Amino acid sequence: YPHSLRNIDELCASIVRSHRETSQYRVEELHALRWKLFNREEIQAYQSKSVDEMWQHCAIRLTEAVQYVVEFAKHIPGFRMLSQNDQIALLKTGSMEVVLVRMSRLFNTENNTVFFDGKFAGTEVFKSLACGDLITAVFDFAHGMCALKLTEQQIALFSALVLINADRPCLEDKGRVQRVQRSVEFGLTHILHRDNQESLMHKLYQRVAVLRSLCSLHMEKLRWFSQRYPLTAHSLFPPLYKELFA
Ligand SMILES: COc1ccc2c(n1)CCN(C(C)=O)[C@H]2C(=O)Nc1ccc(OCc2ccccc2OC)cc1
Repeated sequence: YPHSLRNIDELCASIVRSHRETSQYRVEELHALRWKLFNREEIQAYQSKSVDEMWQHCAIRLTEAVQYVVEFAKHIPGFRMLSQNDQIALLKTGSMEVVLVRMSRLFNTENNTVFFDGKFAGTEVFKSLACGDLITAVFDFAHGMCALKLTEQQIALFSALVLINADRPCLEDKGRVQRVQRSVEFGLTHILHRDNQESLMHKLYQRVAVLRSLCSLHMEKLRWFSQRYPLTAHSLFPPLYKELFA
């Protein structure tokens, strides 16, 4: 339990503040955009990209989202007390999971579209990725998250819990990560109790299981892509994307 925080309210407040300060887009901003869709020509342009062009295009955009998650992690009380290697290990496996949790805030369930390149895109926009099952899984997960109608505070604590996971592979000091994880779990339980929504806890843990399989699908597709297009994957992807996912 990080000694620097006097109580659980302070822990929650600092995680919520960090989430707010590292959310690239405010929910209100995107709400205004949620019916700004791509027209036929724009969709045609994405669909006529080659597989490697579209993968590179998406990797560059997703890396923007990942950078904000790295900033978020750094402000989670106790994260910076962990060793550099453990911080990297947690980000390596957790950052895409947090991006996907946050992506649900930029998802419009009424028209099944997600924020992409300044507008809201349906699954057909990503056709040239040749990863229909990954995209379907990403959209289904976003639907599932939206169905829980989480508040920004609940998303902040849930994101921190997804990231601070002592069961991640190759941690140097599992015990220390466990202590930070326990304080974040305590924080999430605390705000769910305060919001009178304890029933959400087991639903959130079910979402974590779906998130795990979705991220391993992403890694599987990325491995397939890297073998088929080694040049793009090794020299044209953003360094952070390669560092964390390849
Ligand atoms: C925090 O939440 C968000 C959500 C969305 C965005 C952002 N932040 C900021 C950056 N951003 C911009 C600039 O468009 C948005 C974005 O990247 N959108 C987007 C990118 C790729 C998509 O599917 C392809 C795909 C999905 C999963 C894994 C691999 C994939 O392809 C290889 C779908 C949507």
